[in-house]
Amino acid sequence: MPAQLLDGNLLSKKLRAEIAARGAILTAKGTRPGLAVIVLGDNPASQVYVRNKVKACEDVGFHSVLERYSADLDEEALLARIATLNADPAIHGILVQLPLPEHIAAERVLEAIAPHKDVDGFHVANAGALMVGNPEFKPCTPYGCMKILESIDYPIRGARAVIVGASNIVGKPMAMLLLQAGATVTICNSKTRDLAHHTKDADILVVATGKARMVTGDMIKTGAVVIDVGINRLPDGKLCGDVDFDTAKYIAGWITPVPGGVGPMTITMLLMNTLEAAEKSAKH
Ligand SMILES: Nc1nc(=O)c2c([nH]1)NC[C@@H]1CN(c3ccc(C(=O)N[C@@H](CCC(=O)O)C(=O)O)cc3)C=[N+]21
Repeated sequence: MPAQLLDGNLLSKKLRAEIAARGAILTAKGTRPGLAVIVLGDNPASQVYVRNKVKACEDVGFHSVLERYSADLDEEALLARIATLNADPAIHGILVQLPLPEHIAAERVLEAIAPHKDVDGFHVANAGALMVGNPEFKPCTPYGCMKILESIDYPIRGARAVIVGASNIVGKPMAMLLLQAGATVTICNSKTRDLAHHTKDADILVVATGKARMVTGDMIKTGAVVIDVGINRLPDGKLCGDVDFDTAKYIAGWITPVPGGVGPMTITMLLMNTLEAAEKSAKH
């Protein structure tokens, strides 16, 4: 396999050790970083993810609270919980697990989180600040992808970066971070004509479409860095990415696996954002 594997578990381990050390210093000074995670309903995937987030907090010594509510919790009750957490000095980060049930206006909920506790980086104030270049928090998945590129000292300045997927939580913020790092950025979406023409031009290819194995080896430039954000569950229960790893690995120069690539980095950057939120609060 010519491509070098970009191991998100290994990089997470290193970063989480640094996060734990910085967290311990802060805790000793009287501010233990704290994250609140809210989840509605009993979607099994959401339950697994939120438990992983809380477990990750425990592993680095952070305080965490997991609040689980029934899927029919009304929006006003959820907003009231967020208001309480906004005012809670033991909580530095608030995460409301997405997707939310249909009867709840997700954007209203995300806008209710105090921007200085918005460790997901989903609040419009943080999205706007990211575009201007100084967000309070970078969204965790794109931030993790940048850390992956940093881990191999990839020369982003002047590189051609192509992002497949234009979501508010991955594609768009990913484009902003790469642009700020000096890449020439193309964002493709589900209507893009001749997708392969774009992807084959990419030195850095980030795929976040939610379509299992849609980017195949023949769509990749030889030697490219391929970052696969997708997490799809196959009928046999196994996970796979949005990139067809088995054909891509012979063409790419570097590639992230699924699982064990971007997923753990997303959680690591959530811890980083929570740490930074706590560090900022301790300065006031
Ligand atoms: N407000 C909010 N913030 C989020 O950050 C958020 C969210 N809602 N809703 C759902 C998605 C999904 N997400 C994942 C994070 C880590 C893994 C992860 O660690 N994956 C492991 C595998 C886990 C498994 O085995 O299922 C891996 O890729 O190696 C997966 C998915 C965060 N999300």
